[in-house]
Amino acid sequence: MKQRVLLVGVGLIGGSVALAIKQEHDVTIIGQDVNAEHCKLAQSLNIIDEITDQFMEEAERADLILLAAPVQETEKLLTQLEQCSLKENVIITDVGSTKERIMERARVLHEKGITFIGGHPMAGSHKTGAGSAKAHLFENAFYILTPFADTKNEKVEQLKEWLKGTKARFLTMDAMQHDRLTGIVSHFPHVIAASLVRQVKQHADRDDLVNGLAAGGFRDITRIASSSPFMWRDIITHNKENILSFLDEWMEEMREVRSMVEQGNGEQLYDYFRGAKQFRDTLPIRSKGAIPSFYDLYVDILDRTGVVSHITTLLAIKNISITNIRILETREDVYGVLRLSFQTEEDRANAKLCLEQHGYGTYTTM
Ligand SMILES: NC(=O)C1=CN([C@@H]2O[C@H](COP(=O)(O)OP(=O)(O)OC[C@H]3O[C@@H](n4cnc5c(N)ncnc54)[C@H](O)[C@@H]3O)[C@@H](O)[C@H]2O)C=CC1
Ligand SMILES: O=C(O)C(=O)Cc1ccc(O)cc1
Repeated sequence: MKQRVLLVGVGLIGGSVALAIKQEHDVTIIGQDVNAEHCKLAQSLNIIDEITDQFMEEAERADLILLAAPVQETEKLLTQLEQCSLKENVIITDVGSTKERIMERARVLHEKGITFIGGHPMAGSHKTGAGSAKAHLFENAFYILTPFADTKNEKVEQLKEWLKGTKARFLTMDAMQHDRLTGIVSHFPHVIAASLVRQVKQHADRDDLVNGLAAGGFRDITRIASSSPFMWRDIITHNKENILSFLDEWMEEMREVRSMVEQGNGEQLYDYFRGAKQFRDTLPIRSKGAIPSFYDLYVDILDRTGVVSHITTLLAIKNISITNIRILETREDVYGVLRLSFQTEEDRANAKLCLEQHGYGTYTTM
């Protein structure tokens, strides 16, 4: 019998993950949504195979439960799941943009021995609905997983196997780090984008020319203000403490800018823009996600023949998975530098220890 995947919240992200799952697994996907029309559309697009309005009943038959509603709804769904007699080996995951509140709510299930692993594919768009879903939406994007500290690695690997068709780059971290990082690079910019648009609107109300002139750069930096207000209300509510702290930092920064402008200090203004440009120009271009790089470890290799396989074998024995491996540099053709990339800081630390115990020289920056 085919495995059953219950998708709750049949929208842009849920639909895209469902399509990616279908690419790699022969499964039955059952969709459930507060809006029945969303399920009908998704079924007509072959994103889901069946529709249900019996969330709890279907949850009890599911092998994988994917919660893809706005984050405050996801909390309610987790509470409902506490009442279900779920399959022993079911994996529950979500796609929500915040993780701390969701992991707190999922703790009851975790303590009952049910596997819940938080998930956040770090790509998307300002569009909503399954009509815009794409199997390749997350290709090469970061996909953050937030297991509980004592969740078995085997379960995390099972979830990655389910999600393999996303072709995303998985990163594991705890919920607190997740909310801080995504808060600064993704959530807070939405507040700023919305505020810029609202400020321009006030001017547009007074002068008809504003609308026509607000093109180009203004549209670029405010694209994300066209995202779903339901979704962003929930995200900002969940990530309240981080957002408050970023707002304080921002207001302080604006006070400094105000003073530079007031004083007409050209040199300071130049430095301000130059500093921003310098950092922005270093940001990765092709990566879809907002989180920087993997955890890299550099290893001196004395003799390339056989040494790479020796290193990978040592790490495989210790169950440390390498995300990427590359010989960066050969020095006088005698020794070189191998760059190993890991998905977590813990993997990098374990790899460093293991390789140093076997006599390799390692360092974390080049
Ligand atoms: N839009 C984006 O770019 C990204 C969004 N996310 C997260 O993905 C989740 C879904 O967002 P989207 O797919 O963009 O939104 P969407 O609006 O396209 O889809 C959400 C769906 O959930 C349904 N829904 C709402 N409450 C529900 C409930 N209680 N039970 C069942 N269905 C319910 C809605 O009717 C809708 O069909 C959110 O938690 C968001 O934070 C994550 C990464 C990127
Ligand atoms: O379209 C954009 O630039 C986004 O900001 C998409 C996005 C929205 C929410 C997330 O949690 C992750 C990515």
